[in-house]
Amino acid sequence: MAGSWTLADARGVLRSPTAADDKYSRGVVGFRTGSDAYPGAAVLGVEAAWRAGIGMVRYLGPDRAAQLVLARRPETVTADGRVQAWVIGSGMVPTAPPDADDASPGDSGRVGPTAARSAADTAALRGILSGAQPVIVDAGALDLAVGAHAPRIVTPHAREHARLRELLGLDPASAEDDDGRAAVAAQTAAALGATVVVKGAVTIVAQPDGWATRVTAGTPWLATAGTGDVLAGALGAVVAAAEARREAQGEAHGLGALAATAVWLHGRAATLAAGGLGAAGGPITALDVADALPLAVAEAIAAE
Ligand SMILES: NC(=O)C1=CN([C@@H]2O[C@H](COP(=O)(O)OP(=O)(O)OC[C@H]3O[C@@H](n4cnc5c(N)ncnc54)[C@H](O)[C@@H]3O)[C@@H](O)[C@H]2O)[C@@H](O)CC1
Ligand SMILES: Nc1ncnc2c1ncn2[C@@H]1O[C@H](COP(=O)(O)OP(=O)(O)O)[C@@H](O)[C@H]1O
Repeated sequence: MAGSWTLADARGVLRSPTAADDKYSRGVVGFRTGSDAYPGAAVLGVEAAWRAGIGMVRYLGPDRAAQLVLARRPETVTADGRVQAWVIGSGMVPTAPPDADDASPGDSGRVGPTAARSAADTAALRGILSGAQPVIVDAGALDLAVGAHAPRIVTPHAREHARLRELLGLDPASAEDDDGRAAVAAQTAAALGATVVVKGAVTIVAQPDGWATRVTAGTPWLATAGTGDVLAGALGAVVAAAEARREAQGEAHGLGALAATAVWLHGRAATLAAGGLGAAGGPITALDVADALPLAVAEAIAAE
């Protein structure tokens, strides 16, 4: 496996805006995330995309989530339109169990229908996954990545990775060391035909062609709710910006390099946020990670 993704690697992917840029040339990222049960995931992803340095964010989701997104970020556009990359699935759950009622998730470990994807949600997500734009597929949309055709980056944590492998007919192989995890992730990527980001203390990024890298820029302080939703937003921003540059200038990067760069920014942002609290770091929230993304981006592009 390639070594760890570094600041120099991230620098090779990120670009400063120029005098020739406008909001569209810097990229537009679209979100179909959040649910009535998890509206916060929508806010976190959108916040991260803005803070990672994108030209425009479109949010299309449930009314309550949209209101919360606008309350946090009135810059966000809630009308449909052209995008260069999508983020889907954060804050959604694939389906409700047959006995689901209106109970909130967590009452008994069950998932109520307000968290579960509706038939209309599923149709909209399938439409996005049959398009040409790259799609970041998170949490409650991971099952739909199987058999889809859009260029995809899927973002499972360990348990979601095992479930994805089950859907692909692969054994639930688990590995302790990073080389083993990378080999398993590469197998998943090949079977899925998509780039796989397996989240954890060390995050593995694997492409279908066998290329893989690890990202160690984070901190254990990242183990807190919602940081995965922030990562999905950062991924959307990095991929949409790169796709806009590819359309305008023909400059192309593989989805693995783009994904590893976003994971690096996310980990570095967390390390900066936690490190600002003292030598041993200190507690951070998901929004703190999003808030520190501009510092991580600035650090990466400083020596362009
Ligand atoms: N503020 C919000 O709206 C938040 C919404 N979230 C959303 O909540 C939904 C469910 O997320 P989860 O999968 O975390 O569901 P749960 O927290 O319900 O966890 C489901 C199962 O996955 C396991 N699991 C959770 N995280 C893991 C990890 N990092 N590694 C290994 N196993 C892990 C748990 O032990 C549990 O057995 C997703 O749609 C997610 O986007 C979460 O991101 C938390 C914050
Ligand atoms: N011990 C850890 N050390 C470093 N990073 C971690 C650790 N645990 C989790 N993370 C990171 O935190 C994020 C958690 O994402 P996820 O599991 O999707 O949580 P959530 O669903 O609450 O957003 C991922 O980016 C993961 O790599």
